[in-house]
Amino acid sequence: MSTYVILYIICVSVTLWRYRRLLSRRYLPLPPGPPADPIIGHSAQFLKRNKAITFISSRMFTVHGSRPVIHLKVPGRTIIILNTVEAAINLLDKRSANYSDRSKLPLYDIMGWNANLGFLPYGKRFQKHRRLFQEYFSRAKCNSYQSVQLKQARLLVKQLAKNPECCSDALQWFATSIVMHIVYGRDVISDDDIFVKIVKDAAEGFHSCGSAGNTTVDLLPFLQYMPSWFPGTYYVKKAHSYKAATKKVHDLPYEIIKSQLGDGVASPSYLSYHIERLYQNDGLEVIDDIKGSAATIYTAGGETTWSTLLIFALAMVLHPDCQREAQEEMDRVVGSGRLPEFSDRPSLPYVECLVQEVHRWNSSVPIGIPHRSMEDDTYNGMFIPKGSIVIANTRGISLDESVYLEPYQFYPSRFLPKPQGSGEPYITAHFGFGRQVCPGRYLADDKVWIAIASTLAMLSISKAVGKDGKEITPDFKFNAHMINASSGSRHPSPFVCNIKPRNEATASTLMEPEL
Ligand code: HEM
Repeated sequence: MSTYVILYIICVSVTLWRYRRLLSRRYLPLPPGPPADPIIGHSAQFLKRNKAITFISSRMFTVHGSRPVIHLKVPGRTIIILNTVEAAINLLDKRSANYSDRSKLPLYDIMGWNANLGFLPYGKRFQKHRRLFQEYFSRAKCNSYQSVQLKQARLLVKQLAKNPECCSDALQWFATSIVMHIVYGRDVISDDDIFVKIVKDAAEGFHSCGSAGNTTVDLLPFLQYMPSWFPGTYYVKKAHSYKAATKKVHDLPYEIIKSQLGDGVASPSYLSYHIERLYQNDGLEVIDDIKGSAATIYTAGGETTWSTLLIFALAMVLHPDCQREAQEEMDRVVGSGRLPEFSDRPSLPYVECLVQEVHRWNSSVPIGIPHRSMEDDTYNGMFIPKGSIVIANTRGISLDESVYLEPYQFYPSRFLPKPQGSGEPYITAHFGFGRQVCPGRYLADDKVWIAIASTLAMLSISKAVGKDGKEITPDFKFNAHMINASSGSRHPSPFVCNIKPRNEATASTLMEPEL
């Protein structure tokens, strides 16, 4: 054999040896998936907001319920859906180094949301934003925000009692007022407050620029550079129209609070805390990052809290027996002379189960925010290509029949230890996974708990009665708002109910001015 042939064989062998892992990966199959159109894949399901969420969260789970991991195709991308908590933990938590990226969203960049943590690709800037959040929303720090939440929860029950048929506005007000206080140090008394107005105007862009991650511009990014008459540029134009509102929500609060700090009159807040550190550390943090992360909090934390509380109200209308049981516990533990405090929480196990069941029964963020894989990977003999969109199917996970008996039922006792309950585990997926787990989860957990506990203590929520004298059972429908590629928060469609003080004692407590 000539030397050339020997050299040739050595080179080929070395190359094959070096690429053996890659080759073997590439020959592994993708996770299974439902039948797809040969050209557009599953795109039809993704172009409409509600459709995408329903498709992924429920239909996909029941059709492929026995499959922990499945895949969907839309042109140019692979979508991996994780249907069990085990698969989500194994990939998003344990291999977080590979699954902590996000997809690029050109429309959000155009609007000016490029310093929003929820949309940041993995890297130094992402880590910096995580630090900004973690410093201010650690478990220990969140304890110091409990007094304002307690105060707002007491105002909430008063507001709910004043609007016996519709709880939505009062719940939204509760969620917004806490964000305003914590982020901007502002005690807002009406929707006319300039800060409330600018955050709402900017957040409107999230709901008006199509199904994020799945518009024509996401599929064909060059469209963002085309003139407005060019076909397929509708959402580009829309996104441009929100630029001014987004800029305002970044700049105005920063300028106002910076000047208040200068005058020595700023209240403690997320923004003032980070602006002060900026001076102390001689510009260590970049101003745009501070502005961006503060602006993110309303969009990430306001609507999710409001939706969760609306889901609670709907559950109470539909399940008076659970409401009664929680109220009996409340009366036993807290009594009738006062409202619940955070320190009562460990002594109220059924109320805790009810709160956890609200998250499990209908999560307000049913498919989380999609992650993105940074390298090719394999899992249980399946291939997950680099650049896949990876979705933890929170709703699917919460309906997993191998974990939750009769998962569609609202049944708080499922979490109680046997024999009172079924000893099922709390859901944890509703706050996401890995390095992108919700950084506001301790705050969210506190405010949802205190709002629910205070409402249960003071009020009863039941079906409204129509003009014909018959009870009105709310439709079980949900509306969705997209947050990020195929993901979003959702909330029950408007429904009427009947809210009233539980008894004479609570009615007179509600009249007390210092409540
Ligand atoms: C009931 C209320 C809430 C729910 C159900 C919720 C749920 C979630 C979920 C599922 C994610 C995606 C996690 C992942 O990608 O794996 C997320 C991300 C996020 N949440 Fe929350 N959240 C809530 C409240 C809040 C609050 C109050 C704040 C602000 C203080 C907040 C700030 C954020 C931010 C900034 C992100 C993006 C994190 C990142 O990409 O690294 N959330 N949330």
